[in-house]
Amino acid sequence: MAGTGIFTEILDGEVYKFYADGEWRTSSSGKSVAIVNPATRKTQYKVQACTQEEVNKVMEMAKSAQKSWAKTPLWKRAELLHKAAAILKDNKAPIAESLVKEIAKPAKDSVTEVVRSGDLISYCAEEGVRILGEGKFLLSDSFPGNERTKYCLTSKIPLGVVLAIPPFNYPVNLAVSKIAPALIAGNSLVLKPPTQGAVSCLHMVHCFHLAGFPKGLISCITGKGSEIGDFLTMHPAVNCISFTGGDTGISISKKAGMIPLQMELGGKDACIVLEDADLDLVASNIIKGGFSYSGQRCTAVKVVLVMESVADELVEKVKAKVAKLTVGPPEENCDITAVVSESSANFIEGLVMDAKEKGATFCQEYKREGNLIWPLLLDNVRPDMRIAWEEPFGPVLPVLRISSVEEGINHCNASNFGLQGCVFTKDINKAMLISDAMETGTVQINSAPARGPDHFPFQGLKDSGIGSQGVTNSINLMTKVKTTVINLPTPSYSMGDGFISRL
Ligand SMILES: NC(=O)c1ccc[n+]([C@@H]2O[C@H](COP(=O)([O-])OP(=O)(O)OC[C@H]3O[C@@H](n4cnc5c(N)ncnc54)[C@H](O)[C@@H]3O)[C@@H](O)[C@H]2O)c1
Repeated sequence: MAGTGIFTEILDGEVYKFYADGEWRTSSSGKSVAIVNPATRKTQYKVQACTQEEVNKVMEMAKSAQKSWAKTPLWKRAELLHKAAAILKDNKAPIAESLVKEIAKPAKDSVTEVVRSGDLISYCAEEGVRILGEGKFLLSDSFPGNERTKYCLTSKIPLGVVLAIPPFNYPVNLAVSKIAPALIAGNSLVLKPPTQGAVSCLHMVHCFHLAGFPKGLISCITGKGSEIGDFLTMHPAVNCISFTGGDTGISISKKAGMIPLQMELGGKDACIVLEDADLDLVASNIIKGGFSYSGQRCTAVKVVLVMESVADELVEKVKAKVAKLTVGPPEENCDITAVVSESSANFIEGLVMDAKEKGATFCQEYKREGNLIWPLLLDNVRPDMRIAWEEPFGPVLPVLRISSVEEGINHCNASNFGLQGCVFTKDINKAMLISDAMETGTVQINSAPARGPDHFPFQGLKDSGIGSQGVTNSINLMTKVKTTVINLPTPSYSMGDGFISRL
């Protein structure tokens, strides 16, 4: 049960505490933020509404803890991360339970998220000891005009304080994908969890606490993004921001100072289907890609661009599979569960109604109860409909029929997003050319878009992001290169003759 057993100390009455200076604390604001269960629409949990003063203190502690952490041997940092990963996995049940209650993620997927997060932490620890344990050695005589009089040694040093802001849809996984690389690289970490997902994050942070990380190295500040968000992201103590979410990331990047930014933002992932595609494979990938976690995934298939000649057959196959999706409570592992909030459900409904007015074909009847929206496939969607371009973040999927591959690529490239895309064809040569032509960070051939496995590079072009994620890329992004140059009085060529006479 959330907030019980080893997690008792993170709860103060009915309000979860925030984490600072190695302790669980109650905010001096005396205020809390309610977390509404998307399925019941009732308050499920409460978290502290931290103040700007508390943010200042956390930043001070993070700065000073980082100094000694950077001097902690790499293998010890890795050891602590492995420990945290093990504690997290051992306690997957209460953490998964909070995911179910806070973000209505189906129970089995919630467990998967926690286990995957533990694996990510361990992988990061292993990768970190390797890539941070080696540097470069450069010789000056490879550049024209130079003798071999300079030896350049490069290594990677931490940035300082990393601010991590994950979104609601994978609050644990997308928090540890920032925390683990930051820590292994010798940084300290301040986490600002999303409101929906905050309690899951607090449980996860407690696993790091129990692993024995030094005081002040990790903090978790809760509160309204709109109240402490700007204060955090513009804080002078922050040396790097790793953010995953929607358009908020664009405004953060405009306000943040001269610091490295890792921004993983929205997407409108296109699924281009050619005439020769295996339509059964496409249909099952459209279901998995478009409707898993009710479409609330950055890499969900968000528009299908299918060649007219195979469109009828594909739509029929997808319709048959949509009919089999179960709809209901996350506790019962239903495929389709309530979307995260009422405003999100209203937004989705707005896109659906716009498509209806403009003549899209509804493959199912549109149905909504509270935040629960039944899965909906919209055929014959045209470019003048909002849903052709906007990210619904819900279980509704538009199908645009195309008469040429170029039309599909043009639609994909006209989007302001460029996260992922996918192409289905048996012709690998065509697939490669289409992949090259698509302006997205990743193209999947014959499979739905996906973020994992977590060590693969993951990045968005255009409004979908800055920088690249994935274990190795995140570690590198959270470090700086430092060089030391040894200057020799005379050129030194190894294995050269007469070195004694040059001494
Ligand atoms: N590209 C990716 O890797 C990826 C992965 C998952 C989700 N997403 C995107 O995330 C979006 C859905 O998530 P969301 O609704 O949680 O996004 P969001 O942008 O509303 O919120 C993201 C985070 O920002 C915080 N926040 C809000 N205002 C802030 C401010 N002024 N300053 C600092 N932080 C602030 C929120 O509390 C939350 O923690 C979708 O657009 C989805 O595509 C992208």
